[in-house]
Amino acid sequence: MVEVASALTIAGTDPTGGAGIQADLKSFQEREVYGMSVVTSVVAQNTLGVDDIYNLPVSFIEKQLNSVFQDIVPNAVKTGMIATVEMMEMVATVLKKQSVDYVIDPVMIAKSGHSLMEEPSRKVIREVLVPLATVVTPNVPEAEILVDFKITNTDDAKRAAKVIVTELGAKSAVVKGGHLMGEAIDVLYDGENFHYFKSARTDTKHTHGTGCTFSAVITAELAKGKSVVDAVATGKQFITDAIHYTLGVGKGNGPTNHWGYRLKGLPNQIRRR
Ligand SMILES: Nc1ncnc2c1ncn2[C@@H]1O[C@H](COP(=O)(O)OP(=O)(O)O)[C@@H](O)[C@H]1O
Ligand SMILES: Cc1ncc(COP(=O)(O)OP(=O)(O)O)c(N)n1
Repeated sequence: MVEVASALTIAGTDPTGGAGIQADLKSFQEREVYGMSVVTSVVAQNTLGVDDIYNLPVSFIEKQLNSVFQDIVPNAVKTGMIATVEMMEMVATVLKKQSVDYVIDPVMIAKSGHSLMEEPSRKVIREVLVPLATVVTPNVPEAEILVDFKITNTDDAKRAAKVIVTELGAKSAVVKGGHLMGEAIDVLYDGENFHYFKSARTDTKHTHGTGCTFSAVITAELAKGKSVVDAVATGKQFITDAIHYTLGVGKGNGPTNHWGYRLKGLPNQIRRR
């Protein structure tokens, strides 16, 4: 017998497929989890940057959520781009009625520098969504906004992960090290212990959507019933291979390769057709 787990992403779009909902669904599929999606914002973006953002009316996002929860209740949920305070409050109200694992990727600013979350929402997410989370997965700039101090090394990241749990109320937090120097070290605090997930840093500009993919894999693994530590370990391995076996598509900062893990051990000889 084959068991099927399902996961839902509540996030914005990337028509070029590297980040947002598109990256999440590719990740769910690769981890053999049935993927579902609720769109919050339609984003005109590509590997060169963000051109424009259209926020869907909150009432319509709510309708999409109702469509999902009335039919297929997911085993785990992730949120990515939730641009406004009103969206956050509605999502919190819906999720409070469910008992599912919940991963927050607190997407604030794209690597291209464009804002994906309105300014007031950056503080509000701490009170409204973070306390509901099984895992929060901020990058360094996002963690700095959540905890209100600078993060320049792994010790600071450790302190931030602990504050997100002990002061902001998440069950666990992993502060990603993609924006620091040296090895790419992600620090997880699970409420009791710290765990470190390390990889060599790949010298590449093609890291568009790394955070989306990493958090989507964690969501998929939680949906299958894995522990937070195992889910983060799988997320880290998956994103390391996805970055290493880069596809090199796009004129700017390209996406990662969601089937990179299948090439493990092979020489990196991908050439675009
Ligand atoms: N150049 C790199 N080489 C290897 N791993 C990386 C690199 N850049 C990011 N990562 C990893 O990718 C994941 C996403 O990290 P990060 O880039 O910090 O997030 P975001 O995409 O949200 O800004 C983390 O697991 C991080 O360690
Ligand atoms: C719709 C949407 N959501 C999230 C992001 C940010 O993705 P991230 O994984 O943080 O990587 P970058 O795109 O910032 O490189 C996004 N761009 N779009």
